[in-house]
Amino acid sequence: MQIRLTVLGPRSGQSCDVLVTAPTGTALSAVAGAIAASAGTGQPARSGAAVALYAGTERLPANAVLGHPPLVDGAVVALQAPLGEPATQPSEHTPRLKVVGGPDAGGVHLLHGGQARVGRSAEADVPLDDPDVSRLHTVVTVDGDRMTVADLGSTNGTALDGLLVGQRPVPLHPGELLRVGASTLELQLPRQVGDDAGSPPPTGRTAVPDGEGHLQVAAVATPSPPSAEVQPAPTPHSGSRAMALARRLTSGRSAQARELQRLAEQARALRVRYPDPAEVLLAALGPGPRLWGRGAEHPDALTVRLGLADEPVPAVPVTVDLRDAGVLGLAGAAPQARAVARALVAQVAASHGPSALELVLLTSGEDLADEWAWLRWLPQCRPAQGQDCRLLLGLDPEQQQRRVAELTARVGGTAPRRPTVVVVDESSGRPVRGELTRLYERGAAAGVFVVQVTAEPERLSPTCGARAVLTGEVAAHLDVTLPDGTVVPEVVADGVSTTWAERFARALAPLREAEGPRPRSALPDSARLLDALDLALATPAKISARWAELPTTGGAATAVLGTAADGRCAVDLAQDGPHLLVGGAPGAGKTELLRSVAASLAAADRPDRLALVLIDGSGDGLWICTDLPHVCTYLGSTDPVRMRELAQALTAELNRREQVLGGRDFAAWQAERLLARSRDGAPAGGADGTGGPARTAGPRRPRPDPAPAAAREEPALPRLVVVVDDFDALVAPALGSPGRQSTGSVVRALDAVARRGARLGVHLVAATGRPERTSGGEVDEQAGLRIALRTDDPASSRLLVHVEDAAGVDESVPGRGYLRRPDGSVTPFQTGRVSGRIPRTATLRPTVVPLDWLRMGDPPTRRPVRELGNGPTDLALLASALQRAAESADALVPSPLV
Ligand SMILES: Nc1ncnc2c1ncn2[C@@H]1O[C@H](COP(=O)(O)OP(=O)(O)OP(=O)(O)O)[C@@H](O)[C@H]1O
Repeated sequence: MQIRLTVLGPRSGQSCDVLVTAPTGTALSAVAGAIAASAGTGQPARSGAAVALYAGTERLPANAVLGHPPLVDGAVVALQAPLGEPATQPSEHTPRLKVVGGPDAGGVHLLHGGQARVGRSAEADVPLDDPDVSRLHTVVTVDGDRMTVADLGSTNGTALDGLLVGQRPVPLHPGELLRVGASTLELQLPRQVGDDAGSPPPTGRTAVPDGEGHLQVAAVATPSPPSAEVQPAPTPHSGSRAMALARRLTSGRSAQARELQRLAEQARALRVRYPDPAEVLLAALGPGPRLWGRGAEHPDALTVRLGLADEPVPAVPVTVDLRDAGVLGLAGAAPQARAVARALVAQVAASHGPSALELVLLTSGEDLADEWAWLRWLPQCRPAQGQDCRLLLGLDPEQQQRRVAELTARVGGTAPRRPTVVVVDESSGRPVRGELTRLYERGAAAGVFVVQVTAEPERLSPTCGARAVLTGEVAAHLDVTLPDGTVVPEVVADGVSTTWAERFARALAPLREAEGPRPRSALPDSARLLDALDLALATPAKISARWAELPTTGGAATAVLGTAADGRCAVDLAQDGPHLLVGGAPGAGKTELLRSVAASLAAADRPDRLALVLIDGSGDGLWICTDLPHVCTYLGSTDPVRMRELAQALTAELNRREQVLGGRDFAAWQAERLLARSRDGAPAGGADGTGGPARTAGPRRPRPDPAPAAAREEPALPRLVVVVDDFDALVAPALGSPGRQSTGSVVRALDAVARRGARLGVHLVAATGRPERTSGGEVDEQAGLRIALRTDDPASSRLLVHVEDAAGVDESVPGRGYLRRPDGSVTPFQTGRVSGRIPRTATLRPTVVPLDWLRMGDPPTRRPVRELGNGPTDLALLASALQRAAESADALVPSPLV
């Protein structure tokens, strides 16, 4: 389990982000010391006892469980002192004042009774960073059920639904719009949230903790627009059309008033349909019914609201559909332009879940990076398509080039991908590196939409399908050019502060879309092979008893891979294979899976009935399996002479088997041999008639074959499994690799095994790190069983298992994979680990690592998983028990091929 926390040091202003990795169910006390040390307290990481940690104003108990609320992804913990003052709990009747438009929009202020002063001053109860607002501008008074508003002698005045308000209080009703400076406020009673326009009741959505640091949010049913949306309405971006309509009203004052009334109603419905920043925040905090409600099919997918226009009636939302625009250009002085860009990004992140949207940020300069740092909490910024980074960020030239290359690779591709919104912020004047023109010109066709932010309108790309240019002395208004060429002037822009954005994004950080009937969380993040084999106590007696129960026809070659959602995940090479191909990115867990396959095959049958040949195409990852008594031959990739010898020996073994079997199938031959032996009166415990009850283990040595004459004359013919790691390094050897000259002969021998092995009782289990290089070869073609562990891209996953899911596997879960069987079924599973030193009751040691947001766009460094203790590995324990079981069963160790 991994969660990201922000730790606030005891001195205010000092904070850092940390990544906490711990086994599920770990108590806070296990990492409290390390958390304190990471915040620079000078405290040694191990002394966790005296550390007081707070979530808000609540002190966290030492036994608080990591991964459960409040300790979920994105949480803030304060060291030694509570964070803020205890808040007065809102009752269900507490009204709230929302800032629904303007340069500092998005605020939601609870009105507990008495006076709430609105103004630019820090003393104001509702502070607004709006230059057109006076220090103390307006006062809203709550007296029981009665609410009033009065101007406080402001410079620019206060208006309520278009009518000026003086210093004498006037009644304020829910839904009325209060204009102060460039800001618009609205009073809301709790029961009203979502009431309008038939949207779901304000019950919020269930967010179920998964104990892994996340809250699962159930999917929204069908993306039907609220009923008000289907009325014929002035589209919000048709401000000028609506103006013309109003001008055409000639039939007297009452008709004109009625028409204006109708337009005002429609504007109100549109404000519900395209929510203001305050509603966006409430959707995230709830989580509310509108969160992640727009999928690809939704009529308003990727439609963003830029602000409010006052023609022909006040407060008509002006929106742009990014699918029409392709590139939306936003130009104007910082920080206003960035405040508007933040509001746009927050809207799409609130309305589209991570399965429907990917967000990428490209910008330069640390100041800008700080302004966008809130993005690090958004689930939509996490790479889910195999991108080589922890977050989809391009904050320096190298990261930018990587991100742009990943995005342009999609242009012209056919793979269906979730839509992507790319923010290119060049408002500091520093250009973003990479081939952006291609993206601007052709990105939309591949589902990549861009929001370009610049300081000057001239710097906007000519490909912008829509433009919004900040105007006016304090840059609070936008001149908007829509994709159809319509110009809407004087739009009061929606802007949000970085503080607002941080709060919004942290609320989203732990949320995940609950999956359907096959929840991914049903799979553990790690599994132990010995548990899956039911050999947690791997004693020789237990193994001997297991072997003694086997049928003696040389039948199964069962390899337990690990754990699937419904229990053990296993394959039978004899029935489902004959061969197994494993693929995955570096570090995905291929070598470990091959070790587990070798170990579980060995546990499944006696060494005289099942032999293993191990080949490392590069490195020596399989060497540690040579303690298994079933291993007759090991080959590394550095000795060209031995490689050629083994290639010849493998082919010779195939030929020998052809001869011995005399045209019969391996299983049929074994059955006949057994029959012959039982006619001779030999016991039926083992393939050579040497089975029977387990005896006390003796030294590991070949025993004289006591089989009767008929069987003794037959040559030994165990099932043979050839396990090959880094097969791609044999197919396409690196320049200068020592065994390069002999790899061709080994590959040809393996091809022969792939082609001829099925009938001869010879199987191949091969791992490839580059499926594109090995695809189409004999080994690939003949592999009926196929596994994709985490892949770098969807195409590799498709090559391996015909689905793209393996590209979405999180890097933090090595060994997670998808198994495809010959019948086309695909099963997710977690590889059972066998080379770990993981005692039955213990797991991985919890760690706390500082996170640097500027480096999250870099390729991640791969750290080996730390293990507990330095005792023997599970593999060593199993191998020793197998050796003793083989000796006590008098099972002959197979002879080496070379
Ligand atoms: N099933 C697993 N459970 C837990 N940890 C695992 C598992 N498989 C692999 N790992 C961890 O991931 C690391 C990488 O695994 P492994 O070497 O098997 O990957 P690989 O795909 O063979 O990588 P490469 O192609 O770079 O050799 C290992 O050091 C191990 O710590």
